[in-house]
Amino acid sequence: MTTSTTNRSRRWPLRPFLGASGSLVLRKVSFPDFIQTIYNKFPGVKVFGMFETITPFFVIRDPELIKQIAIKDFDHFVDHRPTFGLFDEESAEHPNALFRKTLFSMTGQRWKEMRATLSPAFTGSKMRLMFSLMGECFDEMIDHYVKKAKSSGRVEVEVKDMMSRVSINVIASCAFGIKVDCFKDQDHEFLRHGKKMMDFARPIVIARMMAMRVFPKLSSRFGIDLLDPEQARYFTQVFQETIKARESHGTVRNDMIDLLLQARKGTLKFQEEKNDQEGFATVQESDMGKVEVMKHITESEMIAQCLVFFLGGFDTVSTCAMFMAYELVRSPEVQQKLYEEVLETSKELAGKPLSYDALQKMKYMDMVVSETLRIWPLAPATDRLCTKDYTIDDGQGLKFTIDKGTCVWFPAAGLHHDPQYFPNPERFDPERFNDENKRNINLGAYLPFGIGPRNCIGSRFALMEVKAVMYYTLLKFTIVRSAKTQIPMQLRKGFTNLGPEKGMHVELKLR
Ligand code: HEM
Repeated sequence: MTTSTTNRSRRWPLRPFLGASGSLVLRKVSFPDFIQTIYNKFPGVKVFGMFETITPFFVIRDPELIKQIAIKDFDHFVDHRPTFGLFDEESAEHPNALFRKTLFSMTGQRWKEMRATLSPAFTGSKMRLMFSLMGECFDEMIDHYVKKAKSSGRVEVEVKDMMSRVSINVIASCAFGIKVDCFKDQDHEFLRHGKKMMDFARPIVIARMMAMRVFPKLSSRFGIDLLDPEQARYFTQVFQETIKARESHGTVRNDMIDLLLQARKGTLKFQEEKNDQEGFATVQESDMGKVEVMKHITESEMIAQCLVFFLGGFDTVSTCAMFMAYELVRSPEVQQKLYEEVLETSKELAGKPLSYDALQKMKYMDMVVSETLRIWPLAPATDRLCTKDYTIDDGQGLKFTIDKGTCVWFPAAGLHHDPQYFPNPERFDPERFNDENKRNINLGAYLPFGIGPRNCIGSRFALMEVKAVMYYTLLKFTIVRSAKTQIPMQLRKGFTNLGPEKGMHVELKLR
């Protein structure tokens, strides 16, 4: 095995607490650039080791080894590392420790049961029901911008803001059955709290993440969490009121709250579904997520799951749609081809609203979204914590033990830009995902939604929303470069969620 030990020992005395990730912690580089840089430092190597702050970890560069660790030998790598806080007995009862109770932060058996409890809520048939709740939100968005563009035929927008607003409206409706209109109410409290929660670059959040990583036990005893206590209180109150109202009125809306309430009663069952038209990037539920469980979900656990759907449905989806808009501005020929598909679909619908099935049939849309997620993986690296000593063995002479407690990284941003797996990787080329080419993609090297039993539970929801928002936008507008569009886009630096430093400004031109 080759490791970066030499580099590490040279740097170690200079940055005793930062390790190899110093440039990231000091906000000199963006997270994807950092991952690509370390990945490219060791070409031809399958695994290398580094220090991130004071934590040693291994970066797995080889797609086959990634599959081995994340799928076949998952039992040794069930958990995430404690950066965002982990659920444990100490924090279980702490009212502020809300993020720690989300599926993302759960560990071991508790995670397995919660995953199996929740996964039936994310199948294609549940998405189809939920899709009907989204349409109104997209209509409102389009009306808003059509009005603004009326006088000059165009309107300048900051795409992340536009997509965040519609995503909040969608998630409020699909998840909680709450009517929110962030276009009318520009400073809606959902949006305000959501933006604050996702601002990981705030010094207080960085300090909390450091504390959770370096002093995991102590920080859980004090209920230190990714979220501010104020936000934990706000969302707890909103969700408690929604759940109570739903239970007392007995209304059924087929939204996420309904599904969670069914999961709590044990009446939600996983349904095996065969769908050949699912988006290429969709990740499948492993057998672990399909077992029937009768897990008791406490109220605070349920509120925490609502929260993770809120964050997943709001920030990731809007960021993905923003990157897609950016690529469409840079490649007008791709935008034109996609518009033709949108128009054709709209004609076939003959005045009926867009349906889940019509969306699934849009092949070119799927190719463009898949390529956007390749160029811009929203999680530039995903991690796993080794929970039982593990001997890594590639059968070709690479053999060593990863000790319990050590972390591994799957460097999606490095793999997605490696010419070995994606020739001419900086080129935005949706044809990589056409019927003929997509068969050749190594699934261990394409990780937009992660891999294995711990993959993203919301991939169907995310793809459905990104595609739908693009459908509605392109039907009415051409997305064009404005004087304020920054090309190439400069990403925010540091260990923060992905996004442009100065926003993504474009013009929407009425068709
Ligand atoms: C484009 C949008 C999205 C992207 C790119 C994305 C990506 C990811 C990735 C990379 C992971 C980690 C997977 C791993 O470690 O192997 C993850 C986990 C997760 N995502 Fe997403 N996600 C998106 C949208 C969503 C949405 C809409 C939801 C919920 C409605 C969601 C809920 C979750 C949850 C709960 C987990 C933790 C799963 C577990 O630990 O079992 N995500 N996501």
